[in-house]
Amino acid sequence: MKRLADIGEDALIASLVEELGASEPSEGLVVGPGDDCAVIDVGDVERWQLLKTDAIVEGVHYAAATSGERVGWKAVARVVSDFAAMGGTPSQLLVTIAMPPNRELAYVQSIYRGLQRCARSFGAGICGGETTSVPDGGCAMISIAGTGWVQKDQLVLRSGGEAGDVVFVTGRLGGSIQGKHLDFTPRVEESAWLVEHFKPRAMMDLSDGLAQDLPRLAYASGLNYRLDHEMIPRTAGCSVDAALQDGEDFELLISMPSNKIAGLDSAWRERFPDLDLTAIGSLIPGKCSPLAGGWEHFRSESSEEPGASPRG
Ligand SMILES: Nc1ncnc2c1ncn2[C@@H]1O[C@H](COP(=O)(O)OP(=O)(O)O)[C@@H](O)[C@H]1O
Ligand SMILES: Cc1ncc(C[n+]2csc(CCOP(=O)(O)OP(=O)(O)O)c2C)c(N)n1
Ligand SMILES: [Mg+2]
Repeated sequence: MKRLADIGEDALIASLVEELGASEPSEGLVVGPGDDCAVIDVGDVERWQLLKTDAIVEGVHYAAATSGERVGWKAVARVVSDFAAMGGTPSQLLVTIAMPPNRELAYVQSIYRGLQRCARSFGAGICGGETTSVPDGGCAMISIAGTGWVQKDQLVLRSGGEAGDVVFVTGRLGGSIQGKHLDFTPRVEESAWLVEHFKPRAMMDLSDGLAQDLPRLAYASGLNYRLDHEMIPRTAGCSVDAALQDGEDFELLISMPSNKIAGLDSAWRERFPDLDLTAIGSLIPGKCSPLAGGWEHFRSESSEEPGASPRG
């Protein structure tokens, strides 16, 4: 009998989403599973609504000894990063916490301080949630569901890339486990500036490592990619492999038409002097090739080739 570790996360989601595909499309659905957020037409003339849900689990996404404030920040920042990846901003958030009964009250309260600090920083509000338990000895879990907005003419999907586009990445990659995975700043301002001034064709945030996420963007766009490994901007002390595979960079991966990037470099440096924007390759015609490594929930070392079916 097949288990999740045999097929990995991508194949699991693909099989679940295939089942969904058989049902009637719901009213107002513009973009369903496969992108950083779902996109909904709620009748607003200028904007689409964005929907996202995302969970973090003790022992998987953060060590049990991590301060509650940092855990809370991370839980909200991950969702905010997904809104930014669509060219949008967060609005209302719902918080689900599942805690073992022996957890200290003060710890859970400190998670809430972190949640709120991050939500406020990005103009989002916490409008409710759900509180439940896991058995004593079980792992805590925090899940954030949220709504956001994007101007219709500023929506950027993973699937919009075209052959010849130049692929850029913000910031530096690798080594997030040293602390950045808890304290990162979602690239909301950068995304807003890009969609206003340079209109990316495709965009996503990097959570599972460039090795997983670049093939996903290319695959969603029906293309292959060329990657210049030497150009990948690395966190100090990180190897190219670490930059490709560590994951949780929460930077933006962007494809831009090559004839629209004149002036991007200097305008970016003027607007964001402390953050790199680096061209690392391009989108090219052809069948998307997987890259080895990166993060996949469930996948065991012994299972089939990593990244063999980039989901889109
Ligand atoms: N259990 C699920 N049922 C339906 N869709 C899912 C499920 N899990 C993930 N997805 C969809 O698959 C895509 C990839 O998920 P995920 O890797 O969590 O996205 P991200 O890296 O942007 O957080 C998303 O569009 C998400 O909505
Ligand atoms: C204790 C601990 N172990 C390992 C990691 C590294 N890690 C955990 S999940 C993950 C990938 C991103 O998580 P995922 O749930 O796949 O994010 P999504 O793609 O859904 O945004 C990484 C690199 C960590 N942050 N903490
Ligand atoms: Mg996920």
